Amino acid sequence: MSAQREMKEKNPWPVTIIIIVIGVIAIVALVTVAVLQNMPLSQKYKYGIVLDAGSSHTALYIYEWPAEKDNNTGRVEQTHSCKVKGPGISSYASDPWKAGESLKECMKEAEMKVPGKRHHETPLYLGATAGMRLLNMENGSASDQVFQAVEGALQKFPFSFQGARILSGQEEGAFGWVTVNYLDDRLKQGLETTGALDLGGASTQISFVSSNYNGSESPSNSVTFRLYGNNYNLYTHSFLCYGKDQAMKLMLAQQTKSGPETILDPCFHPGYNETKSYSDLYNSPCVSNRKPQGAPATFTHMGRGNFQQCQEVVKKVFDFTSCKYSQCSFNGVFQPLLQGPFGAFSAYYFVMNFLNLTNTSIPLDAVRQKIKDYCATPWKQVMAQHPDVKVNYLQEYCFGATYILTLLTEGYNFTSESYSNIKFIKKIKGSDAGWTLGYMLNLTNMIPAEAPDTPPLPHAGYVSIVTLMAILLFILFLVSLRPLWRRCSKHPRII
Ligand SMILES: Nc1nc2c(ncn2[C@@H]2O[C@H](COP(=O)(O)OP(=O)(O)OP(=O)(O)O)[C@@H](O)[C@H]2O)c(=O)[nH]1
Repeated sequence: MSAQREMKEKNPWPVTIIIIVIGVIAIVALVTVAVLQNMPLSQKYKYGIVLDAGSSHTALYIYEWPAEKDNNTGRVEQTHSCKVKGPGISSYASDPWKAGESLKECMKEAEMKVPGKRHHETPLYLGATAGMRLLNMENGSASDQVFQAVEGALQKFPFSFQGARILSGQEEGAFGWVTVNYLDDRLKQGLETTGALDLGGASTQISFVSSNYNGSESPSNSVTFRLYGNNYNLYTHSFLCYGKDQAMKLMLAQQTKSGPETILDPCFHPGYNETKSYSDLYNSPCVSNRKPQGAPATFTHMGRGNFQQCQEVVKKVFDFTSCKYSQCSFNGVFQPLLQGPFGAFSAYYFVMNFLNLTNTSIPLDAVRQKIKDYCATPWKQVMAQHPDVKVNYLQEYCFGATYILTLLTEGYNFTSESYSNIKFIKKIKGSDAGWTLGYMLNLTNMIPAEAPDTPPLPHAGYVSIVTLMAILLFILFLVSLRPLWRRCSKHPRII
């Protein structure tokens, strides 16, 4: 037999198929790694709780932010709020344990709202404002006892309690400003900032950045910050006793100087008639030294409903006579030129919202006319028109609106033009305007001094590039196998 020719079919297809399969697996593996390695971690949240122990009431706020973004910005959101029943903690001076008790209901709500496994790491803060400032001035040991009771109650909850303290007026003003500008994303983006106007029950704050204020004139009004790589020189002032409730005491003290049995008050509606006690009126350090000698136990508080006359009485609670600086607001307090937009919250909002006056494009004269008409409305009619509004709030809107207008125009020097720069606000993007968020951001170091580094590419961009590169490499690899293709396209070789 002729030399047996060994027929061996050398078919290259299996090799090619193996190479393609390995290539595809490699690409899939590469892309999978790119996706998994750079995928944002599954969204875990962190929480923080702040109790705002104000003069008129206490409110609890829960904030939430993605766990891996502690150091980033614009991501902290208010997820829950709870209004504590009853008055502010400073009202429990004679029964301090009740101050602690009063917080329990809202704290239990917080226990339900914050996931159990996060309780222990959730910081809990209590900040007290003007009510406790006044109590502390008046009776330091009573104030200490209220804090002891409150701390005792808060420590019983599973959160990480970080203490209870009185905020200074300057802190209250500055943190309110931080909250407003943080929520508006103005800090991170280095935009022109918004001033903050806060009208509480016992104090009121004004805070804004003015280009003609560098802190050298009246340094006690200056707070400096470096946030996201920008320096801010903030002007802030807190007027103790000029919150809405204490200002009303000042206004009533004006009208009861001589200790009368009856007053006909222009800031209350015609037909309003209540018997009030002198000791209740003069029970705060804002007015206690003005109590008329030999006054009766009570006086009859009657309403007259006259806006102009009310404005005259209200003006008397401000002192415009002395100013040792280049310019002042009132009571000899320095204030630089007003600048930029302003957000006005707390009682500014409650009062102006009730009167449908939150739209500041309404000319000031029209605003005055509306308040004038409202004040002149008989008390019976007001009550009949608003059966659902708490009488305690309802009776004070005439005074409240007159006070707000006088404070803004005569006190802070807003004009008919600059009035329209004010926005009356309650919430910004779902979070309440107020000092609490700014306070927590500061204590948890959540606003960096320098702008945070941003990754050069977003996650999707990174994955797309890796996928594209892998596919290109694979095509290159296939092209380099061209000699093999040629052989594949010929007939099988017989060796
Ligand atoms: N109309 C109305 N008034 C309110 C409401 N809540 C609070 N107020 C009043 O608005 C004023 C300011 O309230 P807050 O902003 O809570 O002030 P606060 O924190 O108690 O007071 P400070 O300690 O001075 O900051 C007080 O006179 C309150 O009685 C509300 O829902 N409606």
